[in-house]
Amino acid sequence: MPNDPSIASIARLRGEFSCPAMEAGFLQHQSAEIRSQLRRALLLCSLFYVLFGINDIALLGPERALAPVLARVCMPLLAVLGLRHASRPGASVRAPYHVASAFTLCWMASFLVVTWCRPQEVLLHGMSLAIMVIVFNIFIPNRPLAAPLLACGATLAFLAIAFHQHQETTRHLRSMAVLLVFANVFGAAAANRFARLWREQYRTQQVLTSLSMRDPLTGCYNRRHLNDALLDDEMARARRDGLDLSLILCDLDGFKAINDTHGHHAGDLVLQRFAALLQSMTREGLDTVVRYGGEEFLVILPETAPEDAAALAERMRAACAVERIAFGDIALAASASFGVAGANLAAVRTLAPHALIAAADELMYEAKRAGRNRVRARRLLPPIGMAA
Ligand SMILES: Nc1nc2c(ncn2[C@@H]2O[C@H](COP(=O)(O)OP(=O)(O)OP(=O)(O)O)[C@@H](O)[C@H]2O)c(=O)[nH]1
Repeated sequence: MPNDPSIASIARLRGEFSCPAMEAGFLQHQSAEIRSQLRRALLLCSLFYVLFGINDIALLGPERALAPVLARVCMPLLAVLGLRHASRPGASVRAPYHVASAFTLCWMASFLVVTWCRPQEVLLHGMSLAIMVIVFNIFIPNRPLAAPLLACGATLAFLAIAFHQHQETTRHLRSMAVLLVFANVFGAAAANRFARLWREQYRTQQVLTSLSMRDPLTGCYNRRHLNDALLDDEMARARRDGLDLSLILCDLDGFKAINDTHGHHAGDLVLQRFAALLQSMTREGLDTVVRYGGEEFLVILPETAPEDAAALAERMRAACAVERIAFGDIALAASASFGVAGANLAAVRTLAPHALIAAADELMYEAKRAGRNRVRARRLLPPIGMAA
């Protein structure tokens, strides 16, 4: 998913996010809702459709009604099988859409059998199809482009049968065709609008979530998000999988002097560049950079031994020390002090998140006291007598 959801565009014709990761995130987020919509739609449609079998028997008699009634009865069975397929464990997020398409196709095939067996009511069938086209487009959840295409295909097949059997005057058939074209166009436009509105609503929700989790100046995660879940989740994962986890706590040196000498804009720029440097030196999708305080940042490094984290902190320190930031016609320079603490969470099972941060904080102040622009690191070990 993109870091900034507000820039995720929705393809006008397709009615889906242009970015595949954003679309996958949307489907994942809505999967329970899509499955429940599908359940409601398939069961309701197939039950209504079976009820119309009474008409087949009344008009054709029990013997000749066998084919259409059988075609109708298949639909609830297919619905149940499809719903089981879409909700099996491990089913893909697109499974409900595949089921919706398969159901629509079978429904249409079954409807064409009924139409073929009762040619004298072609106008009534045309009206039914107009309603079905709207149902395909709006009521059965499907990919925004798949539903109109299926509806269109069904309409063409139906019109081919109607004109082939020619039980009505050409004028009536033409009017019916116009009605069906209208139903298709209206249904497709409504489906597209609904798909885009649904995605716009999701995008707004993602923007708000991102705003509540990130610091607006640097784009790093904020402390609220850290407290809410971030570190607890990572530590729980490391403990479960018996992995190392390390933290780097770093603080710009003499930052107050930059503000006092060059103003807050210069200070803000230094903060942004330092955050960008930390982010560029960490692994995307695995490590996390949090703005912990004013000019203090916390880097969470899952699956990383403290020794490796210390080496990374040293590279960060060196990169920061040589960087020059252009501010008007002056070049700003800054350095930072780093505290690194880490542990194997399987060995130090009782280690709490705040204790790991406190250890990194203590080491960072040790680096400050030792003269700044340096790294201090330590591996936390289990208390004596509790070693694994
Ligand atoms: N420009 C800017 N300054 C900030 C921001 N947040 C905090 N500060 C400033 O950061 C400064 C931190 O000062 P100190 O805590 O004395 O730290 P320092 O000057 O870096 O000193 P040492 O950490 O001991 O090296 C304060 O002047 C804050 O006003 C911010 O978002 N933008």
